[in-house]
Amino acid sequence: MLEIRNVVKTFGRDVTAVGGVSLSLGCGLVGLIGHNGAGKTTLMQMIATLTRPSSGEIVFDGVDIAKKPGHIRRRLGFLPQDFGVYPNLSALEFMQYFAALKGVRDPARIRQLLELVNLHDVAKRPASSFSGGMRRRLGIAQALLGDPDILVVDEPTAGLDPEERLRFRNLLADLGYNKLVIMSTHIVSDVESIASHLAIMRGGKLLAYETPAAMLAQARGQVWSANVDAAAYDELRATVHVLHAQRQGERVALRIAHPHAPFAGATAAEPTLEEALMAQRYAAQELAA
Ligand SMILES: Nc1ncnc2c1ncn2[C@@H]1O[C@H](COP(=O)(O)OP(=O)(O)OP(=O)(O)O)[C@@H](O)[C@H]1O
Repeated sequence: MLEIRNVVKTFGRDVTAVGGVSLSLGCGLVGLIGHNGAGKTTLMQMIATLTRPSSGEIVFDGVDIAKKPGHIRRRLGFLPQDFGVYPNLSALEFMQYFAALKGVRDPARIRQLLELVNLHDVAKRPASSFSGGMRRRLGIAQALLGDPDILVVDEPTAGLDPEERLRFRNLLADLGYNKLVIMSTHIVSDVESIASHLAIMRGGKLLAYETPAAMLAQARGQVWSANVDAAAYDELRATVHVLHAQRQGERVALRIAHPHAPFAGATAAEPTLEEALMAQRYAAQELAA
């Protein structure tokens, strides 16, 4: 559906926000993971045709979107990171406004979408009185107005409380069944249970594009657990990558990233996805050193 071919985006002479990313995406939810400044927003803005690649191309259903932006715009919904609501409009009026902008004439569609995001009961309340999660859900409803095939959401869970986070995650997971949903985050747990694929970005580069299961499989044998005394822990800290340390009186329970058993007494542990990504990152750093 969407082909990203060696896409580069530079700002001025010194900043390379995206440095040659290639990806081929179909239906499903893609979790775009990376720290601040990794290039996630810039990549998403290029997909949404808000900015153009400096080189490379993004092809949607066979059409280069830089040459014909209208082709993807008609079939893409976008929820930007800094999505704001108009203070004087109710959720319903807000949707009516966006429906008019997008040429969506069916009032039933607005009702349907407000129900989908569970805002139908508060549709007449001013959107400015909504919580962060409710605003974000209204943002998704507006992004879905044209019944898009691609939904791009930039850091939608930032600042949400755990319950809102969960509700939002489930909503996106459902949408990923028959659309391409690209969701950026720097929090792995936001996407680990719902993403069909994870795209890991760092410094404008794509480090990996895998299913969560494949990432976990690759990290097996690289994450270790151990229980050591406090003095040994102080020494170990300087020599191995400690992923997690929990003091238990005089002892410390550790999780360590290491390509093989770091010392006698360490046992191979089942990695979490977060640990898998950290182990992968340390391995890449060591290869580069
Ligand atoms: N308009 C711009 N002009 C100059 N530099 C920019 C511009 N937009 C982004 N950058 C730089 O490009 C790099 C990638 O930024 P981008 O916002 O794409 O990262 P990100 O992964 O989305 O980070 P965040 O999670 O903080 O939004 C950063 O170093 C950023 O400062």
